[in-house]
Amino acid sequence: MLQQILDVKKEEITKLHREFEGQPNQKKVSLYEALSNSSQKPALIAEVKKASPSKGIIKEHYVPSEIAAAYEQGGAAAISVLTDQRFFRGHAADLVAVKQMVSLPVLRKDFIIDKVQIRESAHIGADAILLIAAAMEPGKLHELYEYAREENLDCLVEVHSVEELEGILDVFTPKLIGINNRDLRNFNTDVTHTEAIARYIPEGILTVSESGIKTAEDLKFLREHNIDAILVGETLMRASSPGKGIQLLYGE
Ligand SMILES: O=C(O)c1ccccc1NCC(=O)[C@H](O)[C@H](O)COP(=O)(O)O
Repeated sequence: MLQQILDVKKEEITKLHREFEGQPNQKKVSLYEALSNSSQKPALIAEVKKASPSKGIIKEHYVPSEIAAAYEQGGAAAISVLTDQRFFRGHAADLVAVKQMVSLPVLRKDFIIDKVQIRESAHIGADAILLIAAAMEPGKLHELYEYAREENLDCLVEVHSVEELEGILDVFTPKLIGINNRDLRNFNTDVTHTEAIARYIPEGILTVSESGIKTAEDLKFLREHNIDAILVGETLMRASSPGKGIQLLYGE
C-alpha cells in the first residue's frame, strides 16, 4: 500500500516543482511545545480525516475548519490534517482552512518525500510535518528533517518497527517520534505495538502513539506506559460530535 501511495506522490511532486512558487511563510506554532505543555496526559493530536485506504469514506459531511474548531474547544493540544487527495480525499486547502480557524499547531499529515512538499507545507500554514521512516532511507529523512527545521517546521518522525527506529537513531535524534500502530500489510491496528517499540526510545524524545486508538481503555494503557501524546482520527470523526469523542476517550 505504502509503495502505491508513494508512486502517486512522485507524480504530484513533478507538478509541484512546476507550479509552486515560494512566498513568505506564516509564523509557526511549536507542536513540540504544545504537546509538552498540554494539561491532558497523554496530550491529544486530533486528526481531521475524511477517508482512508482501509475504511473508505469515514465522514460524509466534512467541513475541516468546523471539526478543528470543535477539537480545539474540546481540549486538543494540536490538530492533524490529512492533505493527501487520492487515498484520503483531503486537500491542501483543508489545512489552510483549519489554520485560519484555530490557534493550535497544525500538523500536515501527508507522504512527504521531497523538499518542495516541505516548502509548500510551510507556505500553506502547516506548523509541523510528518516524515515516515518506511518511505525513505534514514539519511534522506534526516536531510528533509533539517530542511523542515530551517523552515521552522517541527517534524513528527513516524516508525512502524524497532528496526526503523534504530535506523533513524543511528543517524540522528529527532525531538518527536510517532509509533504507528497500523500494520500497513493488512491495516490491522494494535495499541500494544506502541509499548513494544517505545521501550527502545531514549529519554528526552517525545513519543506519540498513532492509529487505532478507540477507547478510554486504550488511552489508559498508553498513559500507564508514559506515552506523551496520541494521534487520533477515525474514532473522533465517527463520534456523535468531536467534543463528545474527546470526552469519551479521556473517560470524562
Ligand atoms: O488510515 C489508514 O487507513 C492508512 C492507511 C495507509 C497509510 C496510512 C494510513 N493512515 C494514516 C495515519 O497514520 C492515521 O490517519 C492516523 O494515525 C490516525 O489513525 P486513526 O485514529 O486510526 O484514524
